[in-house]
Amino acid sequence: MAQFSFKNISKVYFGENTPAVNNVSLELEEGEVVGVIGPSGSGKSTLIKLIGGFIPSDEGEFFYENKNLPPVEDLLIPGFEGVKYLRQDFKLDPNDTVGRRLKFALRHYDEDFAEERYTELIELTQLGGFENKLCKLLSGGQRQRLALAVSIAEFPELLLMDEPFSQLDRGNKLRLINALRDYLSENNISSVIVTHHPEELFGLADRIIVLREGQIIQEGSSNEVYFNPNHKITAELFGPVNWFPNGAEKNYGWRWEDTFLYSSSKDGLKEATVKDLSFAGKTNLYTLKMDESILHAYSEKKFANGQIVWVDFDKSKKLNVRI
Ligand SMILES: Nc1ncnc2c1ncn2[C@@H]1O[C@H](COP(=O)(O)OP(=O)(O)OP(=O)(O)O)[C@@H](O)[C@H]1O
Repeated sequence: MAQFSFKNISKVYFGENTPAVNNVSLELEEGEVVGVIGPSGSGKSTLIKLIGGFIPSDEGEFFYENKNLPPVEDLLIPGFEGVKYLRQDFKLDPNDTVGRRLKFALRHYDEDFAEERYTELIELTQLGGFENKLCKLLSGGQRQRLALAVSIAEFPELLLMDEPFSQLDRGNKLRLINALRDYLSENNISSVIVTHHPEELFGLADRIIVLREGQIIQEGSSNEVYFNPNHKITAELFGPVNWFPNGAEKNYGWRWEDTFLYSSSKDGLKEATVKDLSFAGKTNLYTLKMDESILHAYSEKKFANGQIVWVDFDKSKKLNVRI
């Protein structure tokens, strides 16, 4: 039995003609983490607000363990009690300290348990050393980590996160994602996370749903949506692709990282000319002209501008999509 299920939800904002969310259904098993990704304006934030009961839907039904949840308008405080919503502009009292705010979130527990949780959460969100700092003096990333600690302090039944790591540097983000994944799974907390960054979903989500113009266009594991995107839009959400036409409504192609360059000719490979190169860390990013197409590829090899190279693609990673 699904823990939460949302059936045929739609939302048209006041004064708008097109729905921000259009007939979306979603089920969440207990402890499942679902990632929502999609182009800007595709309805991700609206969907998470509808799920959390923070805005009313025009249509749709909401179930918790098969029991119908009342419409948002009927609740004094919007939202279901066990739902925590972590959003980018999470409200923190500027004159509270980190420690006080977190202890306040733990006030319902007995002293020993609250202390244990406090230490655990400070460690998880790497806020040790900042406990006495005022919220107004925290950096964006520190605020975001405190907001996360507060959101999970009381073991929510459903944790909704909208771009929860947007202020964190990559190293901190990846460490936090790993720790959070273990935490959610150990405590069987269901979660929906909205983000523009696939690496955040790959690290956390059991299932990814792809939204476009308010509708789900694909749903699957990280592996499925990354390797078998059904639409050009889905493919490009996970990184750039070298595309080739395949009839009027289709493209085939390979991701930039599945495109390889050689300095000498090999059987069956096509020639291309290096048009530009830029530093990309471990590799260089090359821009190439092959026939009439412009391609891109990463390579650790050094090629010069104007040099002729030979291009190969990882055949097993070929993408076939609708456009
Ligand atoms: N309060 C509102 N009133 C009217 N239209 C809105 C409102 N909030 C969002 N929209 C519109 O609804 C659509 C979906 O917006 P939403 O914020 O859910 O998208 P998103 O996928 O989260 O976008 P982004 O990735 O840019 O944050 C957009 O066209 C947006 O302009």
